[in-house]
Amino acid sequence: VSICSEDDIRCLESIKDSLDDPHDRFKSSWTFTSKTAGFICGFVGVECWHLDSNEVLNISLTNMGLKGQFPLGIENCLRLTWLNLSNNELSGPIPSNISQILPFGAALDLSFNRFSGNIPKQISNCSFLSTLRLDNNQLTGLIPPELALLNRIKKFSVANNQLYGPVPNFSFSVSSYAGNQGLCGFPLEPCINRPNFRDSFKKGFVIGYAFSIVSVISIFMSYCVPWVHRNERKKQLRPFMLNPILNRRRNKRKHSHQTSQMLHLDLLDEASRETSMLVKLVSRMSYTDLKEATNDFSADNIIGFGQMGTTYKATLSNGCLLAIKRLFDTQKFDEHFITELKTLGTLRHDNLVPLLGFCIESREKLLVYRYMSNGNLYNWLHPSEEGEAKIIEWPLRVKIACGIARGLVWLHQNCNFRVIHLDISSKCILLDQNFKPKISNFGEAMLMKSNNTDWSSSFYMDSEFWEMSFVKEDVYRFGILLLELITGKDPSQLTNSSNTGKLVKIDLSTSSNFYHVIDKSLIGRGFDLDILQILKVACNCVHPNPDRRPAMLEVHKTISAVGKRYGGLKTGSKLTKV
Ligand SMILES: Nc1ncnc2c1ncn2[C@@H]1O[C@H](COP(=O)(O)OP(=O)(O)OP(=O)(O)O)[C@@H](O)[C@H]1O
Repeated sequence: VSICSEDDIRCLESIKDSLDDPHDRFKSSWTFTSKTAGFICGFVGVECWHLDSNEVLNISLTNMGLKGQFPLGIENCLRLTWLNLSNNELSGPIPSNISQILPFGAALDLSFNRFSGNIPKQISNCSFLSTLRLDNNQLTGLIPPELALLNRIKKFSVANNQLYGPVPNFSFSVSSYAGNQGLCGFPLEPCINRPNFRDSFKKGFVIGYAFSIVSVISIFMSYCVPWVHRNERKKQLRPFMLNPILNRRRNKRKHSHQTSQMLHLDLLDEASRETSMLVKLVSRMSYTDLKEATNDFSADNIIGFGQMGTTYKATLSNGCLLAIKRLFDTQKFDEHFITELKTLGTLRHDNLVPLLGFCIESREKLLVYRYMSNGNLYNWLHPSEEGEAKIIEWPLRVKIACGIARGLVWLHQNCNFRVIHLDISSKCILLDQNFKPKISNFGEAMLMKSNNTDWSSSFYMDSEFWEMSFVKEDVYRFGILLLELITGKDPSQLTNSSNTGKLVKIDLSTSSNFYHVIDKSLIGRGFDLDILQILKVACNCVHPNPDRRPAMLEVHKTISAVGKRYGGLKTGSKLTKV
């Protein structure tokens, strides 16, 4: 029995001593006579880190009719992460040194008891807390504003107590605070004019918001109202603009190949021929090596599925990590494969995902990229419910936007060639280990070389037509991405014409709906004016008239000026777990 587990045993002994268990729901199972390895792991309500060691992970003594005070001996359960004493008849105060008692606590549930007194502000030092439930007790006084420092908090409730004053500055719904007569502040009624609201900082905060709301409304009025009709206009404009070029690409293939099988073989031939020009930049890799690096394309190594194929994580024998996109064996995607090779294969920039190699063997077509350990931006902005959500704070969002804009400026304005991506979205922005954004998915891209005819998919065309038809399409898509970063809304909500209309109408109808426009996690963190400035840029980018959209150079200049205010960002320093 290690020193650590002796502490844990002492912890459980003292809990047993300090609680009254009138219905014998747990006490009879907690016998300390034989102190063998893991003997406490069979106790009712106790979960261990490992079944053969006496180290307590979780304690859940809920709905047992327990009486007594908060069991202070819990302090000796040194690695306890989850404490649930809900639905009992426990009373007395929540200990003020709660952060010493539960230093690694991820969840504390004391709901439905009779705890009284104030909520200790030291709870804010329990920095791992993601769940804090103190609802349905007899707690009184102010909610300590320091609770807003709990930056991993995901579930929070103090409902049905006797609390008053401003609620902490974090985003939970009204139900978290319901049943307390005197609480105020977003999302409840504003605190202005309430006797308990004496904090002048908070007054300033509210006034600042009022100012921001007015500004947001004027910006939406002046920049975004035409955006409501944008999609209808885009539908009319886009075929006219894109078709001549796209049809040229398609017709060229159609006329030269009679059957689809021939098309397939020809494209692969073409790829083989033309990619031989790329071998200096992009290595041709052997199928056997890639198969080995992915453990025979094992399901365990799948990173995700796209429309074109499945992407695998691969580890080379030297430890180097790769992402391998294995395209579905369909002719439809051959063109995507070749375009990706021709564009991304020739391009090297800090904000583009490096395409390291490719493989064409028999019917297998594989594209090999450097592995981006933080996945795609979309998944960070819209985490799945089950997964652990993390918020990207505003300064990091600006840095990401700035990096993408920088990459697009380079693509649009490079002197040797001009590239348009045509498919910019948060899903194609990959994030490396330092959250540096890398543009990926060049399968729709077009490359124009002004005086070069070597490339069958590069074009020479009137530069104004190129600019208005294609470059400004990238600017539009970047604008949607900026709106996604600001609002946290899914791009489908931003580009669907009916929803877009709804969004703008809601924003203009009542000022309090300001909070629905800006991503909740960004509100009240001191960046309101910067958010407004970037919002203005976003609205310019999605202007229905392509002429009125700015060039990416201008967009990048504004965003980088905002980004400079935040200085250098260290890895992960601007992430908040929730
Ligand atoms: N280099 C990479 N490093 C890490 N993850 C990657 C890399 N390339 C792609 N991924 C991830 O693999 C998954 C599949 O990517 P893929 O590009 O095939 O699909 P997608 O981004 O959903 O686009 P589409 O459906 O338009 O093909 C995505 O989650 C993507 O973020």
